[in-house]
Amino acid sequence: MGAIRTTGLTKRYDGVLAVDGLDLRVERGEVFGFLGPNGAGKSTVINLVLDFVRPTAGSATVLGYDSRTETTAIRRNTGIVPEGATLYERLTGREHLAWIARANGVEADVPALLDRVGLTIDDADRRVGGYSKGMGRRLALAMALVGDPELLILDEPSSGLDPAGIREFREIVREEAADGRTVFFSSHVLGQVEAVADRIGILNRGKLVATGTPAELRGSCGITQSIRFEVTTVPTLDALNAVDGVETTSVDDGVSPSDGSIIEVGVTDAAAKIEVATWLAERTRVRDVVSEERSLETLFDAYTSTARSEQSNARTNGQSGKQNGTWANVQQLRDLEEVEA
Ligand SMILES: Nc1ncnc2c1ncn2[C@@H]1O[C@H](COP(=O)(O)OP(=O)(O)OP(=O)(O)O)[C@@H](O)[C@H]1O
Repeated sequence: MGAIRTTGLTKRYDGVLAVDGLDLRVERGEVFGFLGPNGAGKSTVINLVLDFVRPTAGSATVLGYDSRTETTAIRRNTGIVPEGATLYERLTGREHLAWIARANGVEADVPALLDRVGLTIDDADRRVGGYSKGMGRRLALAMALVGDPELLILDEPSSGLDPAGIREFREIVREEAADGRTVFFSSHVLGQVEAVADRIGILNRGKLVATGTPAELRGSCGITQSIRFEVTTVPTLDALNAVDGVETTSVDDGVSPSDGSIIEVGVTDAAAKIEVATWLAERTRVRDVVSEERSLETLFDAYTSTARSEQSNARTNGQSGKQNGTWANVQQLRDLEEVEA
């Protein structure tokens, strides 16, 4: 039984096919990065699996529970950080945690929760109106961790954070995953997903266009790595081209004989690296080796670039009726407003 399963999941908003027959499998214990450009349908998928919106077709399960009929069990075992989660300025961090604990009928070990997300007791007793963006994201995460959920679903968790904040958030995600939790998080920023995810799913126009580990996805780009050898003399490279996993070879001769030459070899298979290095070392003197990992950017662009401009046009043309901050979808919002009033 997986963490999240969707079968033919589809959502059509008048005129917009936000999610298109999605078959997604997220396994227990993994950090799954759900990547896609703005408007790809990531938030809609999250809203569908959590039953905040109803599908036009298809079905989903979370931790083996049916999204539509076993919502209570799902909410009990899932911590959620919605996109742009709204916090309540007049309440303290501690009051937010207490409210979530009460709503879920569980105890909240406030000091332990604060510790997990890097907030202090003093922070917890301040009103959230005085929090920085990063502190707000930490509190939202602490709220998601109340009740020790098995699964964390984070919608664009790093949005609005500076690079240090993004790094810290990533570490927190890693720690939670190391504790055995499944983490499913969406992002439109490749680097953030690649740095933390065990597996990545790329969503484009509501369809899953690629899934795999970062290494597998890089492999599907064609050339996975480019290795540059600085050599004194250049041997005939025909035999090197025949080595399994070698995709390209090229030579850049230095301006003078003392500069040596650069042989650049593109390999699709990591195992080929050693073979190439050994082959060259047997035939010439290798003075330096530089290996560059080809970024997943290439793959991401290939799958998503044509769609990006169309999607942003659709948005500026006012086709998006989307609400920001899906706390707005949660029944519990009403409870919180009552607390605030
Ligand atoms: N409530 C809604 N009513 C109408 N259209 C919607 C609604 N919610 C989403 N959409 C549309 O569905 C498509 C997918 O939107 P969604 O917010 O799921 O994408 P996303 O990948 O989460 O984007 P972002 O990264 O910008 O949050 C978009 O075209 C959006 O305009």
